[in-house]
Amino acid sequence: MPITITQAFTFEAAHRLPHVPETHRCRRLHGHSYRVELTLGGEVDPHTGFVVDFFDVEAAFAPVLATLDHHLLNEIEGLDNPTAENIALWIYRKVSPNLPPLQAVKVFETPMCWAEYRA
Ligand SMILES: Nc1nc2c(c(=O)[nH]1)N=C([C@H](O)[C@H](O)COP(=O)(O)OP(=O)(O)OP(=O)(O)O)CN2
Ligand SMILES: [Zn+2]
Repeated sequence: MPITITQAFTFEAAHRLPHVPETHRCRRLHGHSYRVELTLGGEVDPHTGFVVDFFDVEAAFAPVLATLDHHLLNEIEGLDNPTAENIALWIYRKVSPNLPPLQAVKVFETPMCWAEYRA
């Protein structure tokens, strides 16, 4: 029976949104405490009881997290317009080759606002 697992991570970063109107406050440089949720799906291994070991998810995401944490997101290749939507898609593209059961990436800018990319 297929089941999903989700692991959450946080990072701090600055950004500005270059394509919003000049009067929009998010055009100015500001920061967020981002939360990322990675959801993976698959069959439960009958021996381990895991879909994927959370430690393996952590290891696969670590280099991507290091690229984001305490950086200006606009300076990262592919993130010149770092909306929550674009960050979610960017993370999926970076992580999924090393973590094929990845099904969805959620990026929270605040506890109340997030974007989700589902493969
Ligand atoms: N669809 C999207 N809309 C907006 C995005 C986005 O990524 N996708 N991003 C922003 C800005 O990044 C903005 O900084 C949002 O954060 P913030 O102003 O901090 O959020 P709140 O308005 O909820 O915070 P309060 O200060 O508590 O009101 C805007 N839109
Ligand atoms: Zn913002």
